[in-house]
Order: sequence, then C-alpha cells, then structure tokens
Amino acid sequence: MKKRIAVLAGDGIGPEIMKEGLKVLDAIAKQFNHIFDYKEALVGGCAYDKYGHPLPDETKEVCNNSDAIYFGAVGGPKWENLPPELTPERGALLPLRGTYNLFANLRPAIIFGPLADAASLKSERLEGGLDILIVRELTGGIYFGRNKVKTLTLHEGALQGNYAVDYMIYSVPEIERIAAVACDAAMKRNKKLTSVDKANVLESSKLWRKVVTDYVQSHFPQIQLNHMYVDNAAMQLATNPKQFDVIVTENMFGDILSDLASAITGSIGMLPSASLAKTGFGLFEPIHGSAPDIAGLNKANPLAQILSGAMLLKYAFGLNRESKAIEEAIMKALENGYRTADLANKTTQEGKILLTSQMGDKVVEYLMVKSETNSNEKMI
Ligand SMILES: NC(=O)c1ccc[n+]([C@@H]2O[C@H](COP(=O)([O-])OP(=O)(O)OC[C@H]3O[C@@H](n4cnc5c(N)ncnc54)[C@H](O)[C@@H]3O)[C@@H](O)[C@H]2O)c1
Ligand SMILES: CC(C)[C@H](C(=O)O)[C@@H](O)C(=O)O
Ligand SMILES: [Mg+2]
Repeated sequence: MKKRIAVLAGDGIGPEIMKEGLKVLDAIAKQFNHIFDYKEALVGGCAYDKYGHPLPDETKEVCNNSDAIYFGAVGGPKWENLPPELTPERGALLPLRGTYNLFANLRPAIIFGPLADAASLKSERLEGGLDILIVRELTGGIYFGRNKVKTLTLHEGALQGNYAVDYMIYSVPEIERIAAVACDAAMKRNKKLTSVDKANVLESSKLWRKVVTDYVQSHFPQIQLNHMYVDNAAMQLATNPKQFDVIVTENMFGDILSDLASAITGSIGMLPSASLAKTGFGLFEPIHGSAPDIAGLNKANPLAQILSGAMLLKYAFGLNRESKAIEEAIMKALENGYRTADLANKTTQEGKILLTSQMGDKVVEYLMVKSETNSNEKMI
C-alpha cells in the first residue's frame, strides 16, 4: 500500500540532511518493496519568504493529506525578529505540534558503541553503553500557556513593553496521558521511570509529581518510579547517565535535557525524535535545529535525520524490520570508522571524515550489503 509522507525540510541544514533521509528511505522502499509517496512543502523561514507565512495553507494541506510528517529543522537569524506568530518556531513548528495533538515526544539517547570515544564523558562512566528514552510532554506547559490564559491586564502591561509573561500550565489529563506513554515505554524496557520536575518551586510541578505518582501506583505498581528535580537531573545526566532508563518530563525541561543527553551520545546530530498523537499520527524530526553556522557547507551530520526516518517507519507504519535495517546500516558505517566532522577526533582515520552527502551514501551502501547478504541467505 502507498504510504503518504509529507516532507518538510525547512531551513538551514534542513534541506541538506533531508536529502540524505530520503535517500535512505528510497533505498528501503526499493529493497523491501514499499511505495513511499512523498509530497514536499515549504515550512519555516523559507515558507515565510515565499508566502508571507511560515506555515502556509499549501503546507497544511499537504500535512492533512499525509500518513506521517517527515520534518527537517526550521529557523535562523534572518527570521528571529519577525512578529512572534510569524517566526518559524512559533508560527510553524509549535502550531504543527498543537494542531495534530502531538503530545508525546520520544527522544531516544543511545550511544552507538563505536562512538564511545566521541561522547562527552569518560568511557568508564558509559561502560556497557547508554540507552535512555526521554519522554517529553510536547503540547502543554510554558510553550502553550498563552493559548490558554487571556488575562487582559497582564497582556496590556506586556504589550507596552514593561514586562513579559509566560504561563506554565498543566492539567491532570495532560499529565496522565504522558505518564501513560512513559509507563508503556518503561514496561517494554527495564520497568524503571524517572519523573523530572521542579516541585520544590512550581505549582505545575507539584501537580505533575502527584499525578505521575498516582498514575504509576494505580496502573503500573511494578514500575520502579523515582522523582528528581530538573537541576539535579541535569547534573546527574552529565555525571552518571547510566542510572536512567525512561525519563518523563514536561515540555521545556525535556527540551533542555534532551540537548544535554545528545552531547553524551557524541553529538546533537545523533538524536532523532518522534512526536506522536493518540491516533498514531506523527511528526518525525531530529532534535537539533537548523544549525545556521554550518548551513550550506555539506558538513552537517545527517544521522539524526536518517534515524528520525527509521522512527517514522516504526511508529507511523509499523515497519520494524525496515527501521532496524537502517539502525544496523548506521552501526556498520560507524563501526567501519566513518564519521561526519562533529563526531571526528584525532583517532579518526584520514579519508574517513565524511560530508553530509557522503554519510548518506555510506548508510545506503551498508543497507545494500545487508540486503544482498539476506537475499543470499534466503536463496540458500
Ligand atoms: N525542530 C526544529 O526545527 C528546531 C530545533 C532546535 C532549534 N531550532 C532553531 O534552529 C535555529 C538554530 O538554533 P541553535 O543554534 O540554538 O541550535 P542548533 O541545534 O541548530 O545548533 C546548535 C549547535 O549544534 C550544531 N549542530 C546542530 N545540528 C547539527 C548536525 N546535524 N550536525 C552537526 N552539527 C550540528 C550547530 O552547528 C550548532 O553549533 C534557531 O532558529 C532555533 O530556533 C529549530
Ligand atoms: C525550535 C524549538 C521551538 C524546539 C523546542 O523548543 O521544542 C526545539 O528546540 C526542539 O527541541 O524541538
Ligand atoms: Mg530543543
């Protein structure tokens, strides 16, 4: 069956890494006999430049008629001083997350074995690898508070430029539904869940802690739950990340902690994500941004984008074998010493530091080798 994928490459390095993501999906389609029907559309600053809006109707239409959204990255200095509702972040990315109710953001932070030497921590702190899943609430909290509260006097004061205000709001059902996703994930893994909040200061965090505790106690008493303040969680991640298995946290804390977790895995260019609705519809994107400092240089790491494609296959279409094949091909490329500039260090062999497009080619090459082996095995 044809699978319709909305392809929104976005700004900066977005188009460069998306090209590699599609290259790999094309290879999968060929080998496993699928038809991926891509519809490309502009989003972010490039859409603003052409249509005067970062999320134009044409793009919404493409998303509405798709089975999944494959997203690159948006934003950049050129657009950061636009009115907030026209910036790529607040005018396109957040509305996409909100419109499709993509409340569950899965951000796996995994160290691929061969990258232990690129990680930010001493190898003894990472012995035996690292496999953390950050479950970030994505459509509530301080990012979406202003849509919920209209306190006229506050807004008037802010409009005059005297002060600025954001609202951190969480409701019980919002916390329960993300707790449910985190518990499901924990049950499939090591039944260990850390809930991160700031309950010593914030009311929304006090509610968060109570609701998560009640939810786990009444639905999954077999899960070992602990709570941690976000400042401590940042320190613990940076010093002893192996204590974590599944982390569940609110929107902004999850944003910050996932960038930190990415550094532990070697580079922010390694972390993919899936943003999912209850219906199963999802948007799949790397956790990093448009990297304006390296845009156009063909040196960005495309692996987070390619891994986001693997998550798309798994979560949107249930294609687990295909998703695994991508992960294995990436592992092979890394095992054989290939690195993009962000992952390279003095032990990287000459000739093995690859450009964005070369890394995409390498992953495809190892996918092919794998499939040839498979088909030989079948023939025997
Ligand atoms: N989902 C998204 O679209 C998204 C996510 C984060 C930031 N942004 C936007 O991106 C713009 C730039 O933000 P920023 O600089 O804070 O964060 P960033 O993630 O774009 O870049 C941070 C640093 O990481 C490096 N980096 C990022 N991705 C990389 C990759 N694949 N390979 C190698 N190096 C990589 C960059 O070169 C930069 O030095 C801003 O407009 C921001 O709002 C968008
Ligand atoms: C660009 C920005 C709105 C976004 C966020 O804060 O959620 C990004 O940092 C991310 O991690 O996806
Ligand atoms: Mg972020």
